[in-house]
Parts: sequence; C-alpha cells; structure tokens
Amino acid sequence: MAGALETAGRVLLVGGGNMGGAMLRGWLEAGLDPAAVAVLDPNGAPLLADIVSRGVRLAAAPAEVERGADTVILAVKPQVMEAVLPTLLPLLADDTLIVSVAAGRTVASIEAALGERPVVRAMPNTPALVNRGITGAYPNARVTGPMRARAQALLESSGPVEWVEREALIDAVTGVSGSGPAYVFLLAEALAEAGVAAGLDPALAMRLARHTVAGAGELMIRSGDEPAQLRRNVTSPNGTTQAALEILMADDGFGPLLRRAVLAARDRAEALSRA
Ligand SMILES: NC(=O)C1=CN([C@@H]2O[C@H](COP(=O)(O)OP(=O)(O)OC[C@H]3O[C@@H](n4cnc5c(N)ncnc54)[C@H](OP(=O)(O)O)[C@@H]3O)[C@@H](O)[C@H]2O)C=CC1
Ligand SMILES: O=C(O)[C@@H]1CCC=N1
Repeated sequence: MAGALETAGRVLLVGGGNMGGAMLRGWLEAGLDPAAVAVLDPNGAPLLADIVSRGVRLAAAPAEVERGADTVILAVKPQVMEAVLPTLLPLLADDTLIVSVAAGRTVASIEAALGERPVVRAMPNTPALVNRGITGAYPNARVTGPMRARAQALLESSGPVEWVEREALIDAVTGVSGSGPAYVFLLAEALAEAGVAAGLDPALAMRLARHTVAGAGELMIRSGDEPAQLRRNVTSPNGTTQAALEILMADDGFGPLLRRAVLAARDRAEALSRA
C-alpha cells in the first residue's frame, strides 16, 4: 500500500475534521509522507494537533497554502462547500484532481464552482480511522486512468474502494456505509441499555455490547460465510437467539426499520444536492 501511495503526489486536505482527519490518519498509517500533505482548516483542525507535530503542514487560509497539489480532497460540510470552493481556485492547476467526500454535493455543483476539471465524488466512512473503512466512488469523464489510480490509492489506504457506475448511487452508498457506522454505534448503545433492563450493571452491559458488536463485525470480515449463515450459527432451534430473532425479524422489525432509515439518509443526500 505504501508503494501505491508513493504515486499520490502532493495532497491538500480541505477540512481536517472527523472524516478528513480519519482519512489523513489512514494515509499516514499506510505510509504517505507527512511532508506531502497540507491541511487547510481555518480553526487549526484541533482533532489533528498530534498529526501536525509529525510534519503535516497546516494552513488557516488558502493564501497560506503552497500551490501545486496534485490532489485536493474536499472534506468540509456540504453547507460550506459553496463558500469554500471559489477560494481554492488560485491553488488549482488544470489537471489537479479533486476528490470530494461531501454528502449530497454533486460533481456538477463542484464543476459549477471550479470549472470543468477531473472530479471524483467519494463517500468514505469514519472506520477509516482504524483502517476498517469502505468507500464508494464515482469519477467524472475528465478523470484519467492514472488519476483514478491515484484516487484509489488514497481512498483504499483505509479500506476497499467500490467504484459505482452512476453518480446517483453515491447517495445510496451514503445511506448504507457513509452513515452506517452511526447505526452500528446506536445498536451498541441500545444493546447496552437492554442489558441494563435485563439486570446488568451499566458498565458491564456496555463492555458486553461493545465487544459483541466489534467481535461480530470482525468475524463477518474474516469468515468466508454470509452474515445470514453466521446468524444461523448462533441460533439454536428453540433456543435463546430464536426467541430474540422472532421479535427482531417480525414484519415491523429490524429489517423494515433499517430500510426506512437507509432510504431517509439517501433521500437527505439527494435533497442536499438540490439545496
Ligand atoms: N463524518 C462522517 O462520518 C462522514 C462525513 N462525510 C462528509 O465529510 C465532510 C466533513 O464532515 P465531518 O468531517 O463530519 O465534519 P467536521 O465538521 O468534523 O469537519 C469539517 C472540518 O472543516 C473545517 N472547515 C470549516 N470551514 C472550512 C473552510 N472554509 N476551509 C477548510 N476547512 C473548513 C471545520 O472547521 P470548524 O469545525 O472550525 O468549522 C472542520 O474542521 C462532510 O461533507 C460530510 O458529508 C462523508 C462520509 C462520512
Ligand atoms: O451525516 C452526514 O451527513 C455525513 C455523511 C455520511 C456520514 N456523515
């Protein structure tokens, strides 16, 4: 992976918050030279204080950024993109690759602000922080093969990259894996709360919930079996799991609830693209 990142060239990360910071940590862990990265963030990217001391340059304004980054990663909130994009124009060359991770911000809206140039619209997720991310990505027609390889190297430093054929599918990716970690954390919270209702001490219930969610996730990644098979492996006929699954798999249970949640996230991404 470090080999692939050697071709990443100079990288400018715009927005060093939760997602940008997670990606940056993934790149550095995968061997990207800190001197090859600059972070543009107006308030000093407090989440990244330790990283800056490792040699990543931090700029508070575009005027402080050295021109000539090969790749610019846009990781600001969708709501501030319109204000941020024009300020980046002086930093860009015609062939600077733009990679945006903003939810619901279309390639067309980026081109409207920056002109027609190579743009990858990507949707990573925060488990990138521990090299367990996954990213959906869509390239516009100006992204050449080598540029796509560069985007792939940066994005896959923290997990697999899935290229989608239609830009609209990025909104669906957002609903599943971009926002998805929040659903899993909520599952852990709810599992712990249910454990307390069942009589456990809160701290013990939380330890059980965290390890159960993490362990099940790790098993799912390492095992060749489908999740449905892994579920069946836990479920003894007429046993305890079956009693719980009869509630979770009811007609109004977990599946339909999660479907509504994912579609709401996808629809919100679509709405952001019209805002
Ligand atoms: N969080 C997640 O799980 C995921 C987020 N995303 C996308 O990533 C993007 C960032 O989200 P997230 O990291 O959660 O948000 P954060 O608020 O954590 O990070 C955004 C960062 O951008 C900074 N910022 C604000 N204005 C500017 C500016 N003009 N120039 C440069 N930086 C600026 C913010 O500083 P300050 O806080 O001081 O305003 C902050 O540090 C969003 O577009 C989101 O849709 C995509 C996938 C997953
Ligand atoms: O909540 C959001 O809008 C962002 C996009 C995906 C995850 N967080």
